[in-house]
Amino acid sequence: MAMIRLENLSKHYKVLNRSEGLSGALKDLFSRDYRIVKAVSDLSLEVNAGEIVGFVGPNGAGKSTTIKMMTGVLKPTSGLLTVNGRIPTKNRAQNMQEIGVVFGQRTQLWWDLPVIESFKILRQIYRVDQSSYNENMNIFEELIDLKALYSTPVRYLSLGQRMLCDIVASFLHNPKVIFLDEPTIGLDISIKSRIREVIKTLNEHKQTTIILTTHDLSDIEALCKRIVIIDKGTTVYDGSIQKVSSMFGAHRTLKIQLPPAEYLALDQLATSVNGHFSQASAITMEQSEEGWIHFTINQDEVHLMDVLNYIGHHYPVHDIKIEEISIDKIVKNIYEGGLA
Ligand SMILES: Nc1ncnc2c1ncn2[C@@H]1O[C@H](COP(=O)(O)OP(=O)(O)OP(=O)(O)O)[C@@H](O)[C@H]1O
Repeated sequence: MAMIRLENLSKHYKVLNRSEGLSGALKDLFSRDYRIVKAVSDLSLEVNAGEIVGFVGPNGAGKSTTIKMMTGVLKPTSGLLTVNGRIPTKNRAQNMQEIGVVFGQRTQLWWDLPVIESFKILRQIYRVDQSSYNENMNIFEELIDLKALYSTPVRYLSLGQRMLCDIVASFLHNPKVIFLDEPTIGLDISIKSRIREVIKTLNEHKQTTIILTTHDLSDIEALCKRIVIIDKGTTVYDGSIQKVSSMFGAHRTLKIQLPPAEYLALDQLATSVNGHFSQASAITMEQSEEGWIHFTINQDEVHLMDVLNYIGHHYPVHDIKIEEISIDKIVKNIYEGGLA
């Protein structure tokens, strides 16, 4: 049985077209000038029990709206949605008992209380019986040495420690489904891998279905077999992460900042880079704000270091950053037939 089922699910927001100025604000009080924003359009998806699915898309793709519908916070405009066989908005109390939610940017723990007190409160809220509570606390203890953090108020935890506590806390009431939203955002690589390990172990141990939203593709590579990519409210890819990794795993984004005096030389830079490397199609260039230029480089064909050396040799580079390929770029490539 599918744990989560979406069939032609849509969510449209009605947004007032705002007028400018004070008179505009007054006019808006009586205005009926609305437009419809189709945040989610005819989205169909089935997730099986125990699966971890990476749910990604560019900004504004409709991820949060979909998650809000799955958690029962928002009512769909049309279509069918069930989580564990239930319509999330119909019985919200029961639904909340069966799901867990973790937001990388916020905590569900009590800021001023020692960690253990938050766990005790969650135990009361979700009415977890003493033996499951003890059993889970033992598992968590093994995974993250919780005892060392017991008496620390949440606000004194590092971001990584807090995230680990938030994640295990979301498993405390043995939910069937957990929604993880950017669980490794802002964390360094060593704590990221601990967090992934904890998620993986708990998923295997408890067979919890997990929907993972992240902008970090390596989170998905580490945790998911399946990735669902959405854009403009609908699915553009639903399949194996391996395929996505083999297509884009070698791509890197090289970001270069030139000093203001060089901003005008961008066209020249593009021509010069394309002219120098014979495999020019492996490099795409895009101008960003404040003199930053983004190169997406397929390292199977051109080494990033060669591009960097070449640019450094000819232009006064101010600053550089190297990142994985962005989800936006992957979506762009999909539209251009990249994953067909
Ligand atoms: N309450 C709202 N009222 C009107 N429009 C909304 C509302 N919430 C979201 N939208 C619009 O719906 C679309 C989808 O937004 P949503 O937040 O679901 O995307 P997202 O994929 O989660 O984006 P992000 O990664 O930036 O959080 C966007 O165009 C957004 O502006």
